[in-house]
Amino acid sequence: MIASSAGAVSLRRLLPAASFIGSADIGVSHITDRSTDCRPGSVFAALRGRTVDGIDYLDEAISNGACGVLTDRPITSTAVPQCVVSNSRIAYSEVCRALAGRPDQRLRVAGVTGTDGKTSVCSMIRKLLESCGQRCGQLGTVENYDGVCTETSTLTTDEPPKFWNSLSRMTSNRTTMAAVELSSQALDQYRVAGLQLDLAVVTGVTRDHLDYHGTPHAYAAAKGKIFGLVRKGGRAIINNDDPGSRDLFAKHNCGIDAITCSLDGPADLRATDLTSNKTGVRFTFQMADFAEQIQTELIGRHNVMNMLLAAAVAAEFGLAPEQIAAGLSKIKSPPGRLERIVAEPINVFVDYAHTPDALARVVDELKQITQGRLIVVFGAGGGRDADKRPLLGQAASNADLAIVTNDNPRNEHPQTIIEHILAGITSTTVEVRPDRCDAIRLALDAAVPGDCVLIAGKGHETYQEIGTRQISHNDAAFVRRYLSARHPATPITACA
Ligand SMILES: CC(=O)N[C@H]1[C@@H](OP(=O)(O)OP(=O)(O)OC[C@H]2O[C@@H](n3ccc(=O)[nH]c3=O)[C@H](O)[C@@H]2O)O[C@H](CO)[C@@H](O)[C@@H]1O[C@H](C)C(=O)N[C@@H](C)C(=O)N[C@H](CCC(=O)O)C(=O)O
Ligand SMILES: Nc1ncnc2c1ncn2[C@@H]1O[C@H](COP(=O)(O)OP(=O)(O)OP(=O)(O)O)[C@@H](O)[C@H]1O
Repeated sequence: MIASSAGAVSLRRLLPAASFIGSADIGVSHITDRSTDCRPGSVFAALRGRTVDGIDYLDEAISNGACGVLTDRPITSTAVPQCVVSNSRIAYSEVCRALAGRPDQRLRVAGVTGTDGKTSVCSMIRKLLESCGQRCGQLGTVENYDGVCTETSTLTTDEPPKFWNSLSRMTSNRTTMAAVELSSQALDQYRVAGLQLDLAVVTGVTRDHLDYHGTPHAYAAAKGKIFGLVRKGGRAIINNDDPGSRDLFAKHNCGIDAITCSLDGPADLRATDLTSNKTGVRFTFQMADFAEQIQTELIGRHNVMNMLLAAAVAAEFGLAPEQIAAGLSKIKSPPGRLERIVAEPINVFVDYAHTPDALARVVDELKQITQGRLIVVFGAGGGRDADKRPLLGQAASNADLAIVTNDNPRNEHPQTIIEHILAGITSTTVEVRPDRCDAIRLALDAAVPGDCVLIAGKGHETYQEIGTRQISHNDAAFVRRYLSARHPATPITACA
């Protein structure tokens, strides 16, 4: 729900194309799409859902006090005033934006979309800006930061009331910049309609969420909507090494210019002479005439690309290349993104790779810097895109030992998910341990000095969804607990 502190907003003025039934105008000071959240004076936004239709809850909304309805078709069975629009989701976000005082007009906003890398890039943008004393809000999967307070997130991109309230709090906290993750579902559902972006960043477009979008084409079309949010004079920032990103920009760019980033070829921002080793990556950061060598503790070429994308945003937001280079070398991984839990004598990483492309990349990167064997522990979520499960199995096949386990089985039978994954494993030695703690124990016990253990899929998450229950579990915390209890005399010490 969202309530205005600045008085009622006229829907007739805000939505000039709308038609009205039962009243010449509706004044809104509080709007919600949840019938249960309505209170005296609320306007109820009746949204068509995938499971139910909001209109079916109008009576409940009215009995809770709703005195107007925002709808995409006239409703014959009600006496409350109606505001009829062509797309109630777009109108709902625009009303929430107005009630929040159009905070995007007082912020420089970078929106980040892509199959993988949204959280990493937003976190890097914030860290780069903070390294120069700037305050930057951040909204996304792991946390929402309004410039002063951090709260744990529930969605990657919140629904309109919460999204617009968060931006509004940033402006109240004198934050002038924001990095926001935009999921394909949110773009498809117009959760941020009306948002004016200065920069639209695309990290990469591969495969995910086909359970929701149905086809790769529909998935890409949803992501492509990000360019339609860019304000006049704004730009796109593109991972030029990724065919999916280039294609997305070519098809949906809405006439805006792009800043390109590349590790492999010509681009506006480049990382050249890249070498990976056990402690991180070294590369030369190039931007126009500026070039400087960077040593980062982050692992993987994908993280170097994430840094370039974040650097491009920081440059557009006013940082000098020298400031960006200094900030880049200090960046640490966000929680659960190739986070190193143990460094010696085995390496243990926790990573959020849960798409086939991300898992294949991470396995490949770690393989290159591991002297001994690479052991990977992973599973796949239930109730989501089942077709990606064998692809995850295939992605892990480059490891020396794959331990297949539960991720979030949700309401599916865990064994069925495991069978789907196993069908894709083409080589490597495989073990199955449905219990995630058992699987991690097996990996840590099997590892000898020089080996690397990758625990993939859950990253920062603090619970597993098994059936309808949420069971407390965090991969990194479990590794630390197990190693400290296992052999008190062992030289294996978890990183702080
Ligand atoms: C699959 C999906 O995205 N669903 C979103 C969608 O729900 P829906 O279409 O099924 O809505 P519905 O439940 O049928 O209800 C329709 C309308 O009736 C209303 N209603 C319903 C019941 C009732 O008693 N009273 C009532 O008023 C609902 O509030 C809603 O407005 O529209 C709803 C209203 O906007 C969203 O809350 C809901 O997101 C839910 C919370 C969700 O879990 N979404 C996930 C999948 C998601 O968006 N994830 C992405 C990406 C994550 C990633 O990158 O991995 C994210 O951005 O987090
Ligand atoms: N640029 C990238 N290209 C490919 N894979 C990446 C990239 N950046 C990160 N990854 C992989 O994807 C995983 C998730 O990263 P991150 O959380 O930044 O992505 P995300 O898009 O925010 O994911 P989600 O939307 O599911 O929260 C990482 O742990 C890593 O394995």
